Amino acid sequence: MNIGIIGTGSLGRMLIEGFIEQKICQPDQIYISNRTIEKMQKIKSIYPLINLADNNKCVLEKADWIFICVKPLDLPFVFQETGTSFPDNKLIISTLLAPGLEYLDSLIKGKVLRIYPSITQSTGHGVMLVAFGKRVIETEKRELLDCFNRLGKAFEISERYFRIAGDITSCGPAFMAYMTASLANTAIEHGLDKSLALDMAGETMLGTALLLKEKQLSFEQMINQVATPGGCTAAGVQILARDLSPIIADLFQATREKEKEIINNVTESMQNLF
Ligand SMILES: NC(=O)C1=CN([C@@H]2O[C@H](COP(=O)(O)OP(=O)(O)OC[C@H]3O[C@@H](n4cnc5c(N)ncnc54)[C@H](OP(=O)(O)O)[C@@H]3O)[C@@H](O)[C@H]2O)C=CC1
Ligand SMILES: O=C(O)[C@@H]1CCC=N1
Repeated sequence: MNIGIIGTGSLGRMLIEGFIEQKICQPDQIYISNRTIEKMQKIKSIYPLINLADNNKCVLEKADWIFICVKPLDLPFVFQETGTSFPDNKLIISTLLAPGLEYLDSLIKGKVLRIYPSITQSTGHGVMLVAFGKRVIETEKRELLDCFNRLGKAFEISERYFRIAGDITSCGPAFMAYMTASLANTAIEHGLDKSLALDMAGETMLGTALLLKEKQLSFEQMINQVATPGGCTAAGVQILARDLSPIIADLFQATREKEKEIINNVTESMQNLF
């Protein structure tokens, strides 16, 4: 089976690394294309056997599973080039937050699904949300889910929940990194050396994740084990309990509004082209 990646930005690159590092396929089974050629050449310098396609159409011809990893407003240009009619043995896999499956299923003659991956999955950990279009059959679903589960955990859910779940899983790594960096930055303001603070923050984030995973601690157990009764962690947690909720509520609202804006813009630009 050959894998195609259209768009080798952050996410396309993560998928390439994940497929190769988790031994889902060999580099010579992957065909990639990107608007800016230099970006693909960098990937080829790491994986010399990977295939650089001359254009997106070549990826469609060579690959069986084709992951589209461009930004939503670039999608119309991809379909303008490749057309929207694909043979039944190809699976078109959109990583985009818009358009939705109903639109894709009506536009594309062929099999389509949506995934919402996480940048962390090149490590074999992280969450991929999955929703299948109506023409994907059961054996294909199983094969896809088996593959995605080797890149962390795949959750087949209604795409209606992609936004709120995605705030934890796909946007989450950025949000968690921001919050951890904020701890480090404040420590720097209080006089700790910058590289020490950042190193400490990263190591602590990794240790926290491993403890949750390997010892199966719940978040609550983790907090309770750290927060010695009457100690300083408990004092800090009280501040978070008092002040964090409205900030997180604003964050969910902001991602939802941005998603709506992107959906409207992409729908309009698709309608202008098709
Ligand atoms: N980053 C993430 O963690 C996640 C991203 N996604 C989704 O994945 C998609 C990609 O996101 P991300 O990787 O962050 O974005 P990037 O901007 O990093 O990557 C997009 C890539 O698409 C390329 N591209 C644009 N137009 C074309 C075209 N016509 N043909 C071929 N390649 C093209 C761009 O090329 P160029 O080098 O010229 O800019 C760029 O490398 C988005 O739709 C996003 O919503 C979903 C979940 C998580
Ligand atoms: O920021 C974005 O829009 C994409 C989707 C989730 C992560 N990156």
